[in-house]
Amino acid sequence: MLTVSQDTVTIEELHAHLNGSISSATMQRLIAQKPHLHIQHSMTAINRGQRRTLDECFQVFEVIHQLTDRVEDIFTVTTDVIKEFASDGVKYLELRSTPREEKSTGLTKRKYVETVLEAIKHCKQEGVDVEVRFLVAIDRRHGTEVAMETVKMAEDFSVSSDGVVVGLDLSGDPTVGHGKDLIPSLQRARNSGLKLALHLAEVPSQQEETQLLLSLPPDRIGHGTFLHPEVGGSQELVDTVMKKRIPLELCMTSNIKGQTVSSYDKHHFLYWNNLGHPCVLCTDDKGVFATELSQEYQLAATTFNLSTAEVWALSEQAIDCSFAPESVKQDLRRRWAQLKREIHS
Ligand SMILES: CC(C)=CCNc1ncnc2c1ncn2[C@@H]1O[C@H](COP(=O)(O)O)[C@@H](O)[C@H]1O
Ligand SMILES: [Zn+2]
Repeated sequence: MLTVSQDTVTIEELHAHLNGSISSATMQRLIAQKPHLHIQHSMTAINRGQRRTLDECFQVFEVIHQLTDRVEDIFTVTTDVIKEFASDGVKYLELRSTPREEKSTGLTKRKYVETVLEAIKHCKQEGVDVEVRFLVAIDRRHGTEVAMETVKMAEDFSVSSDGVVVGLDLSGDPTVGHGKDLIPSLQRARNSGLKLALHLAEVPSQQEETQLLLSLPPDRIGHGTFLHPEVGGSQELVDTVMKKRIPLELCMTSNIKGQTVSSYDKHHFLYWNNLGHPCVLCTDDKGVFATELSQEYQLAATTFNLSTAEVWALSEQAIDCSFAPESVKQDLRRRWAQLKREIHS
């Protein structure tokens, strides 16, 4: 079996929340800069063998947000996260983040996005070997008005960012709010050509909301843990996802540590991959869940006994699922083939 390590198959990361992806090295620096907050590193990450309830996981983000409340923090974490993914072998990264306003530091939502975009540009100018795109995130807890405001902002940036802003993410505590309130904003985003990556069926018993959001349809699904009948979803949901061939972004460590999946071997990767449905392995929050993309590929390979060819096929398929323009996809396919030749020669 293939040993997944640096510069191998981990060429595409499509599901990474900026503030959840901050490494422990960067986090230690942020903590040291703000001693008055009395934050310890154990409050911002869930380490090996530890598990938390979904609620506790979301509290972790609140702690992290206190550490990233200034323009310079957003710039630092964005550049660090990009460089870390690049050194794990990632050649194409779709980052997502929720624009935040911080009255105490003067940070505005627009400035937030501008800073992320500046950091992306800075990495490119420095020659960091990874193409980066950005999804503006809607936090479902913030309701209809904020969602619409976020879509309008994403529309503006998709025009002014030279193609870096490619779409929207819907995330936030899945137990709060209802997808139906967000349909008009998401519909508008679609009509203006923005791509949609939606967290869907991340927790049980959301069939009605899931069916509604699927009717948009989204361009990719985050998690989709409870879509299939065996876990309380339905065949109808599975059929819709398959018919529309909507790729799933799967984050194994995140689901185990957040306890929505009971053990690695029960992860829904198995169900969907057996159906031949496009599945993309992702990290979700590599900082919070103490993982890396290469580790996620290794986990899938060992848990499901995947052959080397199967692992390569997974990373090749991820290229098709990205929101990059065709020219970028072509380039990635060429690099994928080159890496494969180098590694197996
Ligand atoms: C709790 C848990 C198991 C997390 C993994 N699953 C997730 N589900 C929904 N939203 C998420 C998840 N992980 C991160 N986020 C979103 O991403 C935010 C952090 O990144 P950012 O501030 O948008 O840059 C969180 O506040 C939350 O809105
Ligand atoms: Zn996520």
